Amino acid sequence: MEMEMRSMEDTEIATDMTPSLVPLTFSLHHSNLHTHCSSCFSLLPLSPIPITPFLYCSPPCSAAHPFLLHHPAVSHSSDLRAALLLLSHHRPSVTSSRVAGLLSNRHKLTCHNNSDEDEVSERISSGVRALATAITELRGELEPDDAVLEEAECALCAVLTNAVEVQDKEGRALGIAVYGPAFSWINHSCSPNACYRFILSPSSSSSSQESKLRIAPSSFRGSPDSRIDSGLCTITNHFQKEEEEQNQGYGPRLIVRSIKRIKKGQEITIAYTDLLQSKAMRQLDLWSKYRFICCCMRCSVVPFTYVDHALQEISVSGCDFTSSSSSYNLVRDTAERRLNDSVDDIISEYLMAGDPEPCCEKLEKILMQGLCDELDNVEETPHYKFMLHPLHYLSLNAYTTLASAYKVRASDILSTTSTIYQNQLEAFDMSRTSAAYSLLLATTAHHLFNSESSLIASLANFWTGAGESLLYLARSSEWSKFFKSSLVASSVSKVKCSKCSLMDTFRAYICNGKIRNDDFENASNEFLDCISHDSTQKVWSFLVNGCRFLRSIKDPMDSGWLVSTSNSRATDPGALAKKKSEVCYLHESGNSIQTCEEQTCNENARVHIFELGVHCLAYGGLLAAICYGHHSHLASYVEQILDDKNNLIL
Ligand SMILES: C[S@@+](CC[C@H](N)C(=O)[O-])C[C@H]1O[C@@H](n2cnc3c(N)ncnc32)[C@H](O)[C@@H]1O
Repeated sequence: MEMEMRSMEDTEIATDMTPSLVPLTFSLHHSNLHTHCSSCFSLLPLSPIPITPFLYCSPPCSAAHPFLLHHPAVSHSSDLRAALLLLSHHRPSVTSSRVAGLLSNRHKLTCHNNSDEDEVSERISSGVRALATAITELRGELEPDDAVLEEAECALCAVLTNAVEVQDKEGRALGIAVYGPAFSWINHSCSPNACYRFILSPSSSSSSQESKLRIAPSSFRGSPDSRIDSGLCTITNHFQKEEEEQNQGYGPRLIVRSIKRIKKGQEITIAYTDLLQSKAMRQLDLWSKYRFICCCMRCSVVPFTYVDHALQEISVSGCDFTSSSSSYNLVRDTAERRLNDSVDDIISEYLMAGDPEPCCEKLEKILMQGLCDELDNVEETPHYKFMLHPLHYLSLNAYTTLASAYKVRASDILSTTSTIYQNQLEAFDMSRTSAAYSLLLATTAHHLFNSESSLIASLANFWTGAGESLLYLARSSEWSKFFKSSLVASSVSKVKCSKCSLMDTFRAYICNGKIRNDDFENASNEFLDCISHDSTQKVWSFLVNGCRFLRSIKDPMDSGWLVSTSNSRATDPGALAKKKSEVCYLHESGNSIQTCEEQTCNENARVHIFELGVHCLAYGGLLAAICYGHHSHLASYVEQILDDKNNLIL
């Protein structure tokens, strides 16, 4: 029997669907054991409480956490430590497919048909052996017998199937946690209607403002298509009572929240994978971790949704394919693989070696020129050229990496030779290129969000990031040196816009915690209108001045350059191939915009960058409050920046 969760009532967007839930088991990643509390995952105070080998932030946390169960055989892995802790409360029945109500999925996870699956199942068997050794020794027995091995396998597979990665406020992975059925019975969708957030603090008491449980289980047999129960389970009351009792413990807590309007009885779904990947990548990820093929609406629709088409669109030029050409799919698949490997290699090399300059050069080269003549394993290959669409998921990854790499380059230059004029100028250029990439990421992702609203959580981060980079740039002390800026604080310290009510909507929401779908839509439309027709055009040519790739984009808010070649549902590969052979996306020389004379882009550019930054930040904050709550870290962080006059004085 498969379980799923449904809404018990009609629910608006941005509603907490559960109170804060306490995990059944959890464990920090090894690298965080010395910096974070092993019980609640909060950052450790200066004098933590040590109970070898773990550290705790407070006496209640050290008392609550039964980590006396530790064993060296499981010390290297958070999954194994979490499985050991799970076993201390719940002895699985080897005849059941569930542990503490949670699906173990062990038959699927340990079955293997190819080398990738071999690798997963080999990792599980070596984990099971280590876990069984720990269990046996902790119980004072000599050798793990078959029953212990089975117990270990059930527990480890239940952890792998149900664990979520716990992240801190900045999105860094801290460890893993497994929650009870109220969360773990929620299935995946690539167009989910809910998301979740964590609360990391030592307190175990729930606040009086917490939501009630608005979701209840429902069951079906076999595939989701063969539902036997269209209503909510009769076990609802019992389930609610059990959940309430269970939520008295410790550990990083979690709250589920709606990101769409949800009707009573509708299934609640969350994302188990990154929604900004192509369908093939999502399917691969879900299969390798959970062994299921996603059949959600977004994955099932034929032809692909606009978003899925755009996320994987590449152009193949220099050849004359016809719709019946069998070579087309082969060339396209190979090109996709090559582009994927190239971008992955460049980003991995940057992350390992930490040198941002070659990373910027190589990524921009791929974005501008694509890959040429690299299909050496395809026979009769003339001069092919493969270009990523600007909405391709690899392009989005490249913008993210480039925004960060240019920022690092700016701070590297300033940290070594900050007094030399030429270097200051160079650092300033890097900061504006970084801001331009952040803005590009937000506008391109927004284009996709218009067709797929579940991308809202990514969008919250992208707009906030763009706002931060633009404000950082506007506040840079280099302006006065290079552009003889004489701005006074009063000219820019007003964050309120006379043309849109975004700021009012954001502040009202932060204050009373209530927003209706219509208010959100109005705020979005006004924000886009305001920045499309005004700020972005005024600053873009200035921001992109130092970067050849960015200069080829006329206006990042103009969806004309973004629209995927499959504007409609006409995705016949042959027709598309023909069309594609003529498409070179945006990087034609005729597309280049007039570059901006730096001397003329002085004070006005600075004010416009400031105003655009404030808009992006407020919009990112609004989206964050919708996804994570009006008191969430990201929403409060944005509020703090907008409230702090010091941040707003240039
Ligand atoms: C965390 S559990 C979700 C609850 C689960 N349905 C149950 O019965 O307990 C994760 C497992 O649910 C199943 N699952 C989740 N989302 C699914 C989906 N969209 N399609 C098919 N199976 C899914 C997979 O077996 C996956 O390993």
